Amino acid sequence: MNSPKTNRTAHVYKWQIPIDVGVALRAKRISCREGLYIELRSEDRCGWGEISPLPGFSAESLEEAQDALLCWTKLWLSGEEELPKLPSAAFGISCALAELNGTLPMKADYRTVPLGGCETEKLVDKLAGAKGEKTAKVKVGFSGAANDGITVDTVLHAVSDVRLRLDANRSWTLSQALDFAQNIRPHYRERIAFIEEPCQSREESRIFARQTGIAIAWDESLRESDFTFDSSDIAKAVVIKPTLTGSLEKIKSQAEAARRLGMTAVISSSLESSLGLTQLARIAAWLTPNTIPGLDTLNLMRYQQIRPWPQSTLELVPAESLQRLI
Ligand SMILES: O=C(O)CCC(=O)C1=CC=C[C@@H](O)[C@@H]1C(=O)O
Ligand SMILES: [Mg+2]
Repeated sequence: MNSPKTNRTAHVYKWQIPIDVGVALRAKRISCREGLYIELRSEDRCGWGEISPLPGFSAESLEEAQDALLCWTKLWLSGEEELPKLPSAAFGISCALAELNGTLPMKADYRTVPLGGCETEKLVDKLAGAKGEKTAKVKVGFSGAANDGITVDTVLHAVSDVRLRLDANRSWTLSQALDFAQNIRPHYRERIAFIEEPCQSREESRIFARQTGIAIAWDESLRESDFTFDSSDIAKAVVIKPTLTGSLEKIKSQAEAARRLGMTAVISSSLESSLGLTQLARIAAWLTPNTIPGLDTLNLMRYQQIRPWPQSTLELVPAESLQRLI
């Protein structure tokens, strides 16, 4: 059901949250996460969305997203609906519209895959003590490919029921990626659920997967204009980052394309605030119900905003404390 074109009101908020990105971001060291919220009201219904382009990953700047958002808001107030093109704006606005129209289900998947760096002792301690399904995401590509391979092998050996998602963010040449694999005993490799983007090019990553038997996943590739879902692709998974992708409709069509090909689709954070993260947990429960999403980024932030993540002890800042642009 679409909201009526009359009796519409809208607010736009601008915010900043201090953040310690740790290993989560590679080249871009930001100390403050910035973004916008849109709040739409029509009759007695309300919808919120987060628009927070991620520096170093989003093509658009916050200023560009803000211009697009303010322009769209004016049009919506006069009865228009068409979404802007910029991915972060299209995503946040489509979430707000979906909440307003009751089409974003409330059920959420608040499980997360703990995210960390490639440090053997820390990882083994954390995983050995974990209860239930033991999956962790480890960023590799910081300390030499062979070293990373040794660490991954040690963790897989020490914690016999762990499954790892790895992420190299295209930091290796094919030869470095093969050095990494060389240090992981072949019978442990099947417990690597996937490694995201091991090599600088997709073709090299495919060769890596064929030669090593290690599953690969597309993350950055998914957002490149020449990417297509292809049944002959060796990749086992795709990582969908909604803030970098666009509207809910586009996210849904990517998740469906992956499912049709038997690929795992993982909904993943672009370091959104708690408001955006809780919506991603709902999107994951809705579109990728059998896969734990990659949303372990809230604790990088100093506080939460507007909506809390269950069990988080971080302070919650209400909407009234934020800067309102309109
Ligand atoms: O996917 C996850 O489990 C958590 C989010 C995450 O790993 C990332 C978020 C944003 C930027 C990145 O460096 C990184 C990634 O590349 O996937
Ligand atoms: Mg990635």
